[in-house]
Amino acid sequence: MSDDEVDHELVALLRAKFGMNGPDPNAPPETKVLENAEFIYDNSTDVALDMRYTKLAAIAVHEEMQKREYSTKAWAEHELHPTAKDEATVNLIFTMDLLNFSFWSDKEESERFTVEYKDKKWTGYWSLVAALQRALDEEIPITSPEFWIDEEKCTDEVLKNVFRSETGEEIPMFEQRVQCLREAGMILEDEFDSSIVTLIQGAKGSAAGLVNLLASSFPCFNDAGTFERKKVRFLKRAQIFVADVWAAFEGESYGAFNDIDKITMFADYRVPQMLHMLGVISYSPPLDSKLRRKEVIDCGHSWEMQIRGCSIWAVESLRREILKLQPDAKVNAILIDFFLYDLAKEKEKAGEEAIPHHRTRSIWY
Ligand SMILES: Nc1nc2c(c(CN[C@H]3C=C[C@H](O)[C@@H]3O)cn2[C@@H]2O[C@H](COP(=O)(O)O)[C@@H](O)[C@H]2O)c(=O)[nH]1
Repeated sequence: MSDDEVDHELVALLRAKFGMNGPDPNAPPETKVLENAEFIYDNSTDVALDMRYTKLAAIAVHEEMQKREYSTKAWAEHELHPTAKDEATVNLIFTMDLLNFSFWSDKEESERFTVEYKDKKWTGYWSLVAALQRALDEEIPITSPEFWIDEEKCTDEVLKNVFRSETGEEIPMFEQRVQCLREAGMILEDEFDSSIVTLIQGAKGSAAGLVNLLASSFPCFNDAGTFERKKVRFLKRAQIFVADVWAAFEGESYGAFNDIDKITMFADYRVPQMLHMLGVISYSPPLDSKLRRKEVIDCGHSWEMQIRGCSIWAVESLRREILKLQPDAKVNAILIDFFLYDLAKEKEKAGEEAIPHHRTRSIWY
């Protein structure tokens, strides 16, 4: 028996006898987001899942995704998303997902923060992408980590101009966005040679590993809360960064991950609205009326935890129902989520009535 086997034998004995369950260094990385979401779902009293509507929604969503041949290709088909599969696209996606939060406004549509680009007016998430693309067209290196920490070149005034609005309302949380850029620029310089590609390579092809690396290296990606005295992780912008890279590169090159299906739905404020519209999730009377009164729900409030956690679990339930319909369906939480976000925007544009999304102001989503 070689020395190596004796060690394993001994370790197995100690583990069995003393319940030693120290982290197994060879275990694949896990984010714990889905596990935490199930815990929230199991203990939620103000948000519920309706399995009948979930089964009906699975049929409708699956059918529509098949009809549209919805795949990672849809990502680059959006007119503002980059199509080149190169490092510049990686840097743009990182910058986007560093700042991909809190665009909601209670101003009239004509008065809310709006970016004009390519002769169109963009609001919400698209206002961010438009502002970044416009800056690049104006020769401002807004996707370069070295630029973010260059006090001379990247002044607050330069950034104010990057995010200039066509209306009287400026981009929500401008100061926090500047802080995210500066902090990420310093961390990237200190730990990743100011290179986002180096950061991605640090995860060695694991999507969950990259999510955990972002959450542990950058405080502004460490999106977590407490529910029933238990720490719960959502990691929404860390996960959507991995998903955007995976989709933009169609699972190749920088977007090649061996565990991409470990990524969950991104707990934002738009997709829960779509899940409610489909009847998949429903709210208790006090929470329902709070939403319809468009009142702010504080960051970290139990209602916010329940909406975010149950939405993640709802998309997982949808995914499982779709696989029951078609076991070989090429579908994961990312594609279902992307589809539901796009569908929500289509329905919003068509003026279809929906329950107001929840109003929590934070840098997490
Ligand atoms: N769960 C989820 N949340 C998403 C997106 C996206 C955009 N993803 C693009 C990439 C691929 C897809 O096909 C989309 O074209 C933005 N958001 C979040 O929504 C909020 C903005 O909402 P509104 O103000 O209405 O634009 C804000 O929290 C933002 O972080 C998504 O896909 N999933």
